[in-house]
Amino acid sequence: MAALPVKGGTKRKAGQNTPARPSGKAGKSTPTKSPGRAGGKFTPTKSPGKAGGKFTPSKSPGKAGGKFIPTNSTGKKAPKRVAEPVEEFSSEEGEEAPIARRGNGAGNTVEKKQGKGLPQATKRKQEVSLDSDESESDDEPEMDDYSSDEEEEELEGEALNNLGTRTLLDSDSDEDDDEMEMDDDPKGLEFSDDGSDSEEEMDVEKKSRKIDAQKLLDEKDAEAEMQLNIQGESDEFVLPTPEELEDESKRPPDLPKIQTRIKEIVRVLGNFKNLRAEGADRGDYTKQLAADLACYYGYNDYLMAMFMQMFPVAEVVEFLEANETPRPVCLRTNNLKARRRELMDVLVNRGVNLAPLGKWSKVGLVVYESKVPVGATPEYMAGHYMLQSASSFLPVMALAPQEKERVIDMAAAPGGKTTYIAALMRNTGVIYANELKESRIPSLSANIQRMGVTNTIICNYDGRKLPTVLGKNTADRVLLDAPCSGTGVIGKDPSVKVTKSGEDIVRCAFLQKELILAAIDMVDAGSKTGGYIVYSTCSVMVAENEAVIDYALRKRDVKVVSGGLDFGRPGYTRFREHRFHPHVANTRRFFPHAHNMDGFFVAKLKKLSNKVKSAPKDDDEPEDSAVTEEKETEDAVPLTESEPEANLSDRAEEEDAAEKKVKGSKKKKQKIGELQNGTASEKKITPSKGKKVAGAVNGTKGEEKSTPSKEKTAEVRGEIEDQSEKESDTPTPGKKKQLSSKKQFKQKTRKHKQ
Ligand SMILES: C[S@@+](CC[C@H](N)C(=O)[O-])C[C@H]1O[C@@H](n2cnc3c(N)ncnc32)[C@H](O)[C@@H]1O
Repeated sequence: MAALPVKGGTKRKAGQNTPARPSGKAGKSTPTKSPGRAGGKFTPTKSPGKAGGKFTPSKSPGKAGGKFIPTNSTGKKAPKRVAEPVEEFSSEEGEEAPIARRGNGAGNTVEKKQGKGLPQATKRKQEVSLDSDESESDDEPEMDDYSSDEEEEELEGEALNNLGTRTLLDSDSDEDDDEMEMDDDPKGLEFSDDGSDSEEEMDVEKKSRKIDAQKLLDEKDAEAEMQLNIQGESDEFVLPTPEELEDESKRPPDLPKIQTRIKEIVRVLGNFKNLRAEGADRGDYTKQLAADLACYYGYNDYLMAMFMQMFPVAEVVEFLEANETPRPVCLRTNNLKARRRELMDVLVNRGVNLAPLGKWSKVGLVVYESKVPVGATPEYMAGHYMLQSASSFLPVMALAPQEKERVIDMAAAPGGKTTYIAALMRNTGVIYANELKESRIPSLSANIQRMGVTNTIICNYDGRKLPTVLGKNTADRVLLDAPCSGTGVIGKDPSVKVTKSGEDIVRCAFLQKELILAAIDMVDAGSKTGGYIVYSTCSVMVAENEAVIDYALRKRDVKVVSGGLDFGRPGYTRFREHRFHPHVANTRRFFPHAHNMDGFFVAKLKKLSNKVKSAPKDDDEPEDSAVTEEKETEDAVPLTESEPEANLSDRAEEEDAAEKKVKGSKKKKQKIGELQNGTASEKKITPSKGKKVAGAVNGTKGEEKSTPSKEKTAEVRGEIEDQSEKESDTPTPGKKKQLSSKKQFKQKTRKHKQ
C-alpha cells in the first residue's frame, strides 16, 4: 500500500495521537496475552476531533431512533436487595443497546465486566451519578456500583485526557469558583453592622463583575474547544506505509499505537468525503482497519473479514468490544416446580442479587451477584430453575409448544431447551430429546430428571437420521438448535476467535443444511396444532443462518413466519454476493453489543405441505437425502450418506461415537428409544427394551390424540430396529458411499476456498 499524500493541514503520522485513555501498559507489548485485553481494553473514546470528548464512532444502524432504558421498565427504584433488570428491549427494530447494570463485586458465578464497550461504559457512568443519590439505605445493595474500580479509573483517566487543553482554563475557573463560593456565602450578603447602602451596592457590583468574568471564561473555553474540534476534523490521518508496516511486523504489536490507528481510521471512514487523504480509497482504510482490529482483539483474519462485512465499521468495534466480556448470568424458573416470585424471594434470602430478566420473559431472572454459587443452591438441586443464557429462551419461545403435542428436540444436550419445552407443555404430550454425542447424554438425562420432566424420551442419534427413526411427517413441532461455530458466544469462549476458519464454517453450514431438511421432514404439515420448525444457532455467520434457511426454502414447501419475538434484528436478505428469499427477513438476529445477550439466530418455519421440492443443488450444498431416498430405495439413507468430512469443533468425537455405535449395534439396539427419565420408571417400562419403550411412546401419543402418526409411530418403531440392524449388517455400501461423498466434499471445499 502506497503512502498517502497529505492534503494540507497538519500532517499527523499514524500512531502519533495520544490515545484517549492511555493504558497502564502503554508502550508495552504483550503479544502472548489476548491483545484485546493486553494494554488495556479498547474504549474508542474521544476522537480528537469530536466535540464533547466523546467518541461516537458513527451512528450504528441498530441504534438509530432507539431508546435507551437504563433502569427497570417501570422507572422505579428496584425492590430492596434486588437489583434492577439488566435490560429492557424495545420492540422497535434498531433500538439502542440496553445497558447492563451490575451489582457490586460480582460473585464467582457472576461476570464482573459486561458491556465494556464505550457507549455502555459512558452511560453507566451517568447512571452511577444518578443512582448514587437514590441508593442511600445501607442494607440496600449498591446497585449502581457496577463499574469496577479499574473501570472507574479508566473512565476518569479518559475524562482527563478528553479535557486536553481545557485543563488550564479549568484550573483558572476553579479558582474563580472558589471565590464565587466565598461571595456566595450568605453571610457576605447580609447587611453589615454599619448597614451602608453603598457597600451593599459594591458587593452586588463585585458579584456581577465576577459573573461576567466567569461568563467570559466559559465563552473562551467553548471557543477553544470548538477550535480544537475544527482542527481535529480537518486533521488528516495518514495510513502507514508498507515500509512502516513491514517494520511493525518485525516487532511485538504496539497496542496503544494500533488502538489509536483504529480510532483514526474509524473517524476517517465515518466522514470519508472530508477526511480521506487524497488518492486513498475506502479499501485501503478498511484493509488496514481489519488488520488492526484482528491484531488488537486477537481474531483470525477470516473471522475479522466476515465481521467487517456484516457491520458498519463503527459497529464492528462495538461488537468486538462486547465480545470481550461474557453476558449476564441468567436463570429460568422451572414452572413445573416453582413460581418466579417465590423463587426470587428464596434466592434473595440466600444472598443472590437478581431481578426479572425483562418484560419479554415471565420466567427469566438475571443474576447480578451472588454470595452462593447459583449452580449449587438447594433450589437448583431441586430443579426449581435452570441456569440458561437469555438468548437460549428465544428459540423455545418461538417454538411455542402446545400441550399434548409431539415435539422433537433434535440436538438437545444438555437440555436447557428441552426442559423449557416440557414446562411449556406442562409435562403432557411427548418430547423426543435427541443428542448425537453419547458423552453428553448423562447431562441431558440429569437435567431432565432434576427438572421433574416426565414427558421426554432421550434418543442418541445423528439428527440427520432421525426421520428414519422417528418417522416422517409425524411431529407437531421440531426444534433444531443446531451445532454451530459458536461465533455468537465469543464472550464465553474466546478460543473461537482463532480456532474457527472458513472451512469450519463451510462444514458447519453443510451439516446444518442436512439437519434442517431432516427437521422439516419430521414435521407433519397437516398437524392441527402445529406444523412448525424452529432453527437456531449461537453463531452470527450468515452461512450458518440465513443461507441455511434460504436453502430450506428452496428444498421444501415451507415459509418463514414470525417467531413472535418482538425484538432482535431481521435476518440479512443480502450478504456479499448472496441474495436470499425476502422471507428470510422474518428471521431474527440477536447481538451481544445490541441486545446484551449472546449472538443468536432464530428462524421459525411453517410447513405448508409434505412435498419435497426438486430444486437444483449448489456446489456447497448437501445432497437432499429425501430425494436420494426416493430415487434409490425405500430404505433409510445410510448414516454416512453425503456427510461432510468430519471436522466441526466436535465432529471428530461425534464420528467416533457414530462408528462405535455401528460396531456395537447390539448394545445400541437395546438403547434405542431408551427412556432415561422419570417416565420410564413411572410407566414401568424397562428402559433397555426398545420395543416396549416405543410402545409406550405410541401409547402416550395415541391416548391423547388420534392422528395418522399413531400408525406411523408403529412403523417408526420397526424402523428403529430395522435400521440398527442395517447399520451393523451392511456397512460396505455405506462406506463406499461415504468415501465418494467425502471425496466430493473435499473437492467442493477446495473449490469454495478458491
Ligand atoms: C447447540 S448444542 C444444543 C444445546 C441444547 N439445545 C440446549 O439448549 O441445551 C448442539 C448439540 O448438538 C449436538 N450435535 C452435533 N451434531 C449433531 C447431529 N448430527 N445430530 C444431533 N445432534 C448433534 C452437539 O453434541 C450439541 O450437544
